[in-house]
Amino acid sequence: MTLPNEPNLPDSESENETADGAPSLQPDLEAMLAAARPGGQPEGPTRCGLIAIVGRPNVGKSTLMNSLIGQKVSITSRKAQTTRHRITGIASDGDTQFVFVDTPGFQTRHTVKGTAALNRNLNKTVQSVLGDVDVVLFLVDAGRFGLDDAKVLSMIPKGKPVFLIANKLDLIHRRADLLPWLKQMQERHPFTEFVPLQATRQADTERLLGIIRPYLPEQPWFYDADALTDRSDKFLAAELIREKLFRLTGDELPYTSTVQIDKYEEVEGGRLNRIAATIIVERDAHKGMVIGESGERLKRISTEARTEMERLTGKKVFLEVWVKVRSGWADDEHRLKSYGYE
Ligand SMILES: Nc1nc2c(ncn2[C@@H]2O[C@H](COP(=O)(O)OP(=O)(O)OP(=O)(O)O)[C@@H](O)[C@H]2O)c(=O)[nH]1
Repeated sequence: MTLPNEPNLPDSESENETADGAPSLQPDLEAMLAAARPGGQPEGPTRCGLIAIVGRPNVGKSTLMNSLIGQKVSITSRKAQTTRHRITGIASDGDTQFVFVDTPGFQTRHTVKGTAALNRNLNKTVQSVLGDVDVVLFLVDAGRFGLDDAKVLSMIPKGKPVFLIANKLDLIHRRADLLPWLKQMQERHPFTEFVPLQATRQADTERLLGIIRPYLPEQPWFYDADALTDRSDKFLAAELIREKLFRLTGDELPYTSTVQIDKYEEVEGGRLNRIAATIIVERDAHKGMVIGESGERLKRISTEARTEMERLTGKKVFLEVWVKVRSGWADDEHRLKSYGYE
């Protein structure tokens, strides 16, 4: 294994920091004005996706989350909830909406001690939540990797983009000291990106959002930039399809399968929603599983999802659902690049 060409090290200048060295979370005016516009969705193509922050207690998850969303105004929708996920924060920046979801078992200050917290049920919940997200941020203290970190890492489903976030970089005196550790970490897990940072430093979290951005799918935003805590109909549509998908395929389908909304249009004066969605699976065999014999299963997934959408929104829904196989690791140019195989 080789180290990535450029482990995403932060710049050393300290703009965005206040005189006492604390980060300035002063939101920039433009983002504030954009968020204040009705609807607030940008023109043109947009990206939107789910991100989970995981790590052992006290590693800085809440600090990072607050820093990621605090600077962006938008929504800190602590109350927002979807059928499956609790949204802990949303950052809308430029064309991209970053939706952070809670991962039970990781976000609480008081995790149950001992093995109970790591029992099979919890593992399953964690796997299911993490299976739906587009990016997992795995937080550790820079230069450290203990048994507690290893336990968390082992719960992350395979095949997800996992970023290694080496936090508390300010406590490391010489950055060069981190290189042997980074190398060991890469041998432990095929991390997609390495991001050493200081969670309290705004320049670092800005940079992190920029690194996450290309991993989020091109699709409409789930939430309007000015919405506060509402569930979004688009997100709900994706969740409903996902729910039917997993219910009707049983345990056969891996949690890495996801649903993406390609189009969500209100037509006929708002009486009809025209929705196009893609179920993304890892392998051809999974595609067959979702489609079923002569397309019966896919038909059922989409009919049941459509009926429920109509019931929930009180509108007629025209729903098209496609199934696509995600290109494998070897085809993924960006990933190969990040491993230094250019
Ligand atoms: N020096 C330094 N301290 C940090 C940094 N990020 C977080 N901390 C501190 O680490 C401690 C734990 O941070 P939290 O954000 O509460 O950690 P957590 O992972 O959410 O903790 P749990 O809720 O217990 O899971 C706090 O005292 C933070 O101030 C950092 O970049 N540098």
